[in-house]
Amino acid sequence: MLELPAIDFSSSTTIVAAQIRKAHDKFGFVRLVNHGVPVELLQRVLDHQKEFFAQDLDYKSKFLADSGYRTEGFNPSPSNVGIKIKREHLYLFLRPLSRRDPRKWPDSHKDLVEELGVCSTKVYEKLIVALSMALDLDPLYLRDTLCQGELKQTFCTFSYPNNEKEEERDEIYGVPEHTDIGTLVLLFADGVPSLQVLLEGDGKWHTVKPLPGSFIVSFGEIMEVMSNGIYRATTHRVTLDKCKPRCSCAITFEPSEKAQIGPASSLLDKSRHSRVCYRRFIYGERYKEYEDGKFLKDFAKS
Ligand SMILES: O=C(O)CCC(=O)C(=O)O
Ligand SMILES: [Fe+2]
Repeated sequence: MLELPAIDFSSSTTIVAAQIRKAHDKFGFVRLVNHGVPVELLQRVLDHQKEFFAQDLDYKSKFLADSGYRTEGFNPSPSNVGIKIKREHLYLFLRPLSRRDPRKWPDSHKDLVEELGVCSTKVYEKLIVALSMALDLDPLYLRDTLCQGELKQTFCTFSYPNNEKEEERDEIYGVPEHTDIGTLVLLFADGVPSLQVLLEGDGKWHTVKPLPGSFIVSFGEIMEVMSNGIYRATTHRVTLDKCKPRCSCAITFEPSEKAQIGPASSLLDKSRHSRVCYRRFIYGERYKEYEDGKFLKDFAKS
């Protein structure tokens, strides 16, 4: 199993930046430990999700999401898609508050998810500065370019069943292969090993070793573009464990719809590719196309 490089997030931002510089290239994902969000809060959030998903479908359907892509609320296992997917998920908009539909929030989630939202924003704020510093950019460059005064944050929790059938292992997924779209995702989960990353080095899928209480950082496509390919949006998927169901939570941070996305000009001769890999675009344009399944390389490669 793949042991992700762990970043001690209690260190100063400069030291965190140095750790990121060393670690991000290895597997794409990095792990944050000592991140300042109480581990007991993460555990409470996971326990709440398990209780929510264990309720009957009638109850969960009170919070049913409207049809469409990434709509707020409860989503039963999707049907009518090419790849078979088995999971339920609950998707809640944290920021800006104006996006939130309180009718889609189970009562038990209101205070707890709000608390998680506030604590995880502190992690984001330190991380986005460290990520700029690790690229030798102005420490506020990524934060200010992406945010435009409007931080978008969501909470998404997944409940995956187990699947005993060996013959279905390559047919049914919890989440099929994808890269994340936004700026970054903080993931936390119980101890069931089902998250896999595709490594560029050997072209194979590797299961990430779980470490409950830590966050996995998945860089979204937007970080790949802003860094001109230095940070990678890692291809990943979730399989179904043979014996155990799994519960995970993803806190996503996205740029403003208006944000101008493009490689930072000072990186153009420092990056892995030493040339501009991506054209400039407005985030809102990309969002629409991601929804339709268009790959970043077809959308924005220059
Ligand atoms: O459940 C997980 O560990 C990952 C979920 C995921 O890939 C996502 O939310 O984009
Ligand atoms: Fe993902």
